[in-house]
Amino acid sequence: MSVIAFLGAGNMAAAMVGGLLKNGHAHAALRCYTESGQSARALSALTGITRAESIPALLAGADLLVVAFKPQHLATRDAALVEASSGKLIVSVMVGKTLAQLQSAFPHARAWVRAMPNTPGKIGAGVTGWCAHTTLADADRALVDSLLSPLGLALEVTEAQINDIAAISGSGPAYFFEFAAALSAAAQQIGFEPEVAKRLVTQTLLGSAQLLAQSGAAPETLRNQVTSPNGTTLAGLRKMEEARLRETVLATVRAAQARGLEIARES
Ligand SMILES: NC(=O)C1=CN([C@@H]2O[C@H](COP(=O)(O)OP(=O)(O)OC[C@H]3O[C@@H](n4cnc5c(N)ncnc54)[C@H](O)[C@@H]3O)[C@@H](O)[C@H]2O)C=CC1
Ligand SMILES: O=C(O)[C@@H]1CCC=N1
Repeated sequence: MSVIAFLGAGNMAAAMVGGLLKNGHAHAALRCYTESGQSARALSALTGITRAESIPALLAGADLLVVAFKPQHLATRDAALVEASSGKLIVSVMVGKTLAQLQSAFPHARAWVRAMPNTPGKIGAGVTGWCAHTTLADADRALVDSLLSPLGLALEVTEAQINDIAAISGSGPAYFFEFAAALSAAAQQIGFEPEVAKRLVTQTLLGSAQLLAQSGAAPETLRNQVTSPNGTTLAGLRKMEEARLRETVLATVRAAQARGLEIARES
């Protein structure tokens, strides 16, 4: 069984470790490392995987290195990574950082992959876009698949699309959670207890997502099925139109896209 090493032990590393374990990957074949050791200790305690005490210990005998720290950490990475990652497959989930930047940071690796998952991957309901610097060997493709498919849908895309995927589905859960928080706050404003507001909003979001996925209908069609002529929904939707919701959403995506490109330029 391939030994998989995680550099970083936060949200995304925990999601991938959880998925691998659920799919039968052995605890002993998974390791994590962080600089301070704090979150690696917590992930190790939670999942039973090994916490490595150093970069060489993390990578000795490992086949795959998952780079799951923040893009800003790439500039201050441990110099030991150059030698320790020699011959390994690299999969980075860092937003913004390009395949060329990965090749320069891990110059002796055998292959480089850039992936963009999202947090619903924690429950196997995510979507991940990924690309490699070149066509992967079959064994490496299988290894990438074993890492990403437990998170949900995995799509191979071009590198040019990765930053756009980050702006849509990478950041997307935060957009929907912000909307859920706003609807929940409004429910409380009109008199619901917080717990009731949360249940109303959560079930509405879940049901709407399931209906969208299962019906195959366009969101506008499903919206229209809710919207009676001169009814309550129309009155509400008019406020969204007045507030230019669609322009705000487009500006949101463009800002995320631009920030991804900016991160690529930051050292
Ligand atoms: N959270 C999200 O929704 C998504 C995050 N990503 C990417 O995943 C990466 C990780 O994000 P999260 O897991 O959310 O962050 P996080 O803050 O939860 O975890 C970051 C981890 O990196 C560790 N770390 C910090 N400095 C380090 C160093 N020098 N060496 C080793 N480890 C170090 C921290 O201790 C922590 O365990 C980021 O690059 C982000 O762009 C990608 C898609 C979605
Ligand atoms: O906000 C971020 O930078 C990361 C990338 C996509 C989702 N979270």
